[in-house]
Amino acid sequence: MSMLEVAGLGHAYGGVDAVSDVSFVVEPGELVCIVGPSGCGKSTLLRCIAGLLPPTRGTVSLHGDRVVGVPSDLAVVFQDYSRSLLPWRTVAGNVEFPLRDRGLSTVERRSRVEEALSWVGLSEAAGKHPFELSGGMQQRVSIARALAYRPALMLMDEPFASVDAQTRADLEDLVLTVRASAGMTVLLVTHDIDESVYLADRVLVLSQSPATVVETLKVDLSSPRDQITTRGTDTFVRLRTEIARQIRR
Ligand SMILES: Nc1ncnc2c1ncn2[C@@H]1O[C@H](COP(=O)(O)OP(=O)(O)OP(=O)(O)O)[C@@H](O)[C@H]1O
Repeated sequence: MSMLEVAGLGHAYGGVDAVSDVSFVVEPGELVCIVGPSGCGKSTLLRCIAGLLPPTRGTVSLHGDRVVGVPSDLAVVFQDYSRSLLPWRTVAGNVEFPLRDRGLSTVERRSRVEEALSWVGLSEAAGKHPFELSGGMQQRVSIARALAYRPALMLMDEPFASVDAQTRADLEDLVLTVRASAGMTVLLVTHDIDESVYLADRVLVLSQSPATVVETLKVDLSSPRDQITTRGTDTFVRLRTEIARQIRR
């Protein structure tokens, strides 16, 4: 059974279509990137998949169950980390917070927090508050929070758009590493073509608004990937050129 199935999904704001007719599946363990031009409806699509916005048409199913409202085994990492962390809680307190609804013992919660913070390299910052951290570190806390939750599916909406280029590269590699260790299924939305090719097993290319899927590309790059050598391969250049052509079409 597919992890995620989106079938004929559409969403309109006040009668104006933002997402037109989107269908695709994500298999367990896959990392799929959705890339599309600015304003094409990427965030709207992701919000519908997360159950935060009811679709106007079509359906979303998570491991076979129709999504109506936010599913309990789904985590979302947003672009705006500063608004998604609780400023009065410590780093460990932020990561632990959603686990309270998981029915876990205190010992299990603590062990998951420690493991997730070590995955993102923030064990030493467990007792600090978000305002004491850099932007990249705050986003790592958001990722750790999602990982500790161990969702069936992790949704990421432009997760690295608000950090500098070096931090962005580091966070991309972090997602690849923890995804491999945790065996997670990830659906990541980005407007950055290179980022989509670097991270994904498959890339879905969206049209201009209202969004439809115009192309699905399998990324046949070997793993582990490397910021310098992978981006210099013929396959990488061919895929990014193909996606750019589709987006400008
Ligand atoms: N709450 C809303 N009410 C009305 N229209 C909206 C709302 N949110 C988004 N839109 C419109 O829907 C369209 C798609 O917006 P959306 O934010 O989903 O696109 P996006 O691809 O994520 O954009 P960007 O790349 O700039 O982040 C845009 O025309 C936008 O103005």
